Parts: sequence; structure tokens; C-alpha cells
Amino acid sequence: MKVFNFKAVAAAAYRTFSSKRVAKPSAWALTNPKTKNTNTTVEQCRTPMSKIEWSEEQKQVLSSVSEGKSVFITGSAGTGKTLLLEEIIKFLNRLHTPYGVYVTASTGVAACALKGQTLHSFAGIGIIFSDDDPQLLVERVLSNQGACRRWRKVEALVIDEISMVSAKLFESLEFVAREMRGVDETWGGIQLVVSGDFFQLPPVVSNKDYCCSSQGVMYAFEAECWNRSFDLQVELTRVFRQSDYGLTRLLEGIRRGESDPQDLEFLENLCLGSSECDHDPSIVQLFPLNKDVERVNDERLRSLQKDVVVYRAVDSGKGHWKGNLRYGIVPDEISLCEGARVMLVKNLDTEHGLVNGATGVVVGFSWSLGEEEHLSGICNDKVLPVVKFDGGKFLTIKPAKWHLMDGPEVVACRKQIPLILAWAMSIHKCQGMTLERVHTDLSRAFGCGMVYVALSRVRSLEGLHLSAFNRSKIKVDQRVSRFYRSLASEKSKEVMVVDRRREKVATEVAVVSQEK
Ligand SMILES: Nc1ncnc2c1ncn2[C@@H]1O[C@H](COP(=O)(O)OP(=O)(O)OP(=O)(O)O)[C@@H](O)[C@H]1O
Repeated sequence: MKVFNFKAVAAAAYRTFSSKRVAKPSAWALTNPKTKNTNTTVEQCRTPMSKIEWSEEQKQVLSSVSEGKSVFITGSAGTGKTLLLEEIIKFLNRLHTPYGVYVTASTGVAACALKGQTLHSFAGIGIIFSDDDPQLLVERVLSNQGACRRWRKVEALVIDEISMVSAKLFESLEFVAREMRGVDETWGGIQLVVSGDFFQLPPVVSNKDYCCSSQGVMYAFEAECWNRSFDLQVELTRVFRQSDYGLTRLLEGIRRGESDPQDLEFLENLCLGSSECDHDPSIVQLFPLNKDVERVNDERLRSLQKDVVVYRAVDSGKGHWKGNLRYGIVPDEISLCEGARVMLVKNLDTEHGLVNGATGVVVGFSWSLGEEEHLSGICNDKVLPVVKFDGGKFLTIKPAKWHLMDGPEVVACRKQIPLILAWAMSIHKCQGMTLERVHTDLSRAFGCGMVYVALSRVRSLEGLHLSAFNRSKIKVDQRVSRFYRSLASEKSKEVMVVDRRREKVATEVAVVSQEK
């Protein structure tokens, strides 16, 4: 109880302090790339879950896409990249022929969330290594009928979570696109819509490739074809996930590796109140490693000492597509019992907050009357879990379906209960999620972007519980910083051009009125 008070007081004090200290940024601060943490403003933040109102930047992207332009959308966590992408996908699907639009992502989890497929399965190039000859990849595609059709028919290609796509893959795909389509334009003329934040998790590269990449190139933006792949590269700057300016600014500092020492001190102090969280199962624990996630979830489940009901995924579909289903968020098998902490992994009732990421507790099981057919193969006990969500709502959870799409065609389908155990989760899996309450030990974070991804999941400081924090674990790749500096300087050049045009028009208007 004492600890809880400490956290509440600390968070409140921090908010007061941070809002007092930070005045409304000037117009200069908003456009000058050299200004630290310029990119988010307090009046720009809004209450999460409220009605969608596209920001000017989001509107700019929507309009460019509607003109057929290729765009790269980036920005801090929670700036609405995914929401914007969903809107773009709806638009593209209305515009193009069947098989004209392919939605992909670098990870199965992100692909599933957008009802798409992984970039690898779209491309049909198999696993690639840094020394693979691009021509060999074209041959691989040519031996795969489905992949040939995809490359020839695609008119618009969406790629989400680009930060985890390597330069080698990006470059290879651009080459494959030109070769397969026989068109000598960049990407063979395909309209690209790419989204992601390079300050978040980087590409996973093999040891062999890592040696090459650390000397050479690693990130997709380092690919030789990157700049000519896009007509527009936009950094979204309005944060929607957090409405607290202090937290938004603290996160932006960590994202860029330019933290204010007082923010870091605040995070260190926050750790003092951690012991309570170890016993509070309603807080999702985030771990850098999968093995810790499995250990904690298993231990917690066993400690309840209740009868367990097992749900097994039922997969259908064509050959290798079926294999891809297991890389999505929903597991092959999930064991549940009364008292188990769970997270919904599907939007069931958006109006009542029963959305992907909502957490709750299994309070019992009900007979699956009328659902026997749907449960067949999934659960031998023929019962459905009843969950009390943290918002107070009770819901009997029925099996849901996840489809793997090849353009408009469903090529594989997984049926499973849309729940995962939620005492613990990996930082890799939570990238892209909004979580109400998070507990994490960041002293064991490794690699670039991990601290930022973990911290940026929450909506408010009250939702953040830290048991350890080590400032040396905030790692930012200088190549990424340079890339964002160059994006910002391009933006400020654009602003200057617009300002000059405005000045010119104003002078002309003044001259005209004097002449009159
Ligand atoms: N224009 C908008 N109006 C209202 N809410 C918005 C808007 N854009 C985004 N949001 C909300 O903000 C939250 C974060 O959005 P989203 O998940 O799309 O961000 P993101 O940039 O993809 O984050 P991450 O990098 O962590 O994946 C979501 O709850 C989303 O619904």
C-alpha cells in the first residue's frame, strides 16, 4: 500500500513538474530539427479511444496515396501509423482489382493484425543471406507459381513494421519486382505503402549476416533503392496513445537517445515501488526473452492448482501457407483454468472496449451449447471460457478465425480461442500493442529500441511499473538517428520552400494593392 502511494504521488508530482517546466513549444521548435524532442506537443495529444480525427499529416498521407504515390509513413509509437494503414488498405481495396493489393508485414503478429501475410510468404524468395545473388532469388520466385502471379498482378504493396526488414531483403525485393514485371521502373512500377519506426526493434539477422551488416548496411533505409522507392516520406508527430505530455516527452527522449537526465532519474525512482507489482497478477510483465515469458506464465498457471482446459488450434489450408499460421499471435495450444490472466487477441466488441489487447481473468467455463461444431478438434471438454474483463464486462469467448490471405483469396485459416495467457509477454510480441498496465525489468533489455518499445506500450504513467531500469540499456543506433535527422531536415526545407512561396505571394499581393 505504501508503495502504491509512492508511485501515485511520484507520477502526479512528475506530471505537475513536467507540465510546468515545458511551455507550449514555439512554431520554431516545431519545425527546427535541431531542437530536442520537438516532435510532440501537449495540445497535439488527445484522449485515446475517442473518435478518429485525422491529423494534417495523416491527411497528407491519405491524399498522396489516393494520387497513386508511394509513401513511407514513420513516427513514434502511438502516432497512428497502424490506424492510418488500415484506412489506406480499405481505400486501395476499393480502387484496385482483386489480386491488385497485397498487405504484408515483417512479422506474423503484425501481418495477422492487418489480415495480411508476412513479406516473406508474399515474396516467395525463401530465406535469404547477405551474399545471395538477386538473380537466384528471381529463379526461386519463377519456380513458385503463386509467387509469380502475385508479383505480376500486384499494383499496390503494403509493408508494415519495416524496421524489422533488412536492407538486403528490401533491395532484393525491389530487384525481383523489376525482373518479374519486366518493367524498368523502381519496384517495377508498384505503388508502395511502407510503415514503421526505425527507432523500434531492428531486423533480426543471422550471425553470419550480422558480421556483414555491422560493417555495411542493415536497415531498409540503407538500401541503395530506398529514396527512389518513395514519392513521400512522412514522420507523423502527433501522439495519440498517450495524452500526458510529460510521458510523451520522456518517451521521445528515450526513442532518440536524447533523454533529459531528470527523466531518467524519474524512471530510476519509479523502480523503488516495484515489489508490489511482483504480486499483482493483473499487470502484464514484459520480458526481453521468450523463455522468461513461458516460465512466468507456466508458473502462474500451475500455482492456481485448478483443473486445466486445453484449446488446440485447428488449421486448414494449402501446404506451406498452413505453416505460416503459427507465426501469428494466437498459439498452437493454450491451457486455461479458473483464475488465469488472459488477453484478447481479436477485436470482439470495439464499443465496449473488448478489443485486441484487452485483459481480464477467466472466471469459469460454460457448456458450449450450439458451439459443439465450432469447438470440434479445439477442445475435448467442449466448454468455453468465461472472462471477466478489467473494464468489468463478462464475456463467453467463442472460437475465432484468423485468415491468411493471398490477395483476396483465403489460403489458410486458423481456428482457436482468441486468448493468450497474459501474466507475461515478450517485448518483441508487444510491439504495436497498447497495454493498460505494464510491469518490466529493463535492466536485462538488450539491443536497440527495446527499452523504448517496452515503455511506449502504456497510455499513462500510472500504467507503468518498473522493477529495474538501467540507463545504459537505452540503445539507439547512430545510423537510425542520422536517417531521422535527414528526414527532419528535408521537412524543414519543404517548410522553408512553402514559407518562401507564401512570402512571394504576399509581396505580389502587396505590390498589386499598391498599384491599385
Ligand atoms: N487520427 C486518430 N484519431 C483518433 N485516434 C487515433 C488516431 N490515430 C491513432 N489513433 C489511436 O491511437 C492509438 C495508437 O495508434 P496506432 O496503434 O495506430 O499507433 P502506431 O503508430 O501504429 O503505434 P506503434 O508504433 O506502437 O505500433 C490507437 O488507439 C489508435 O486508435
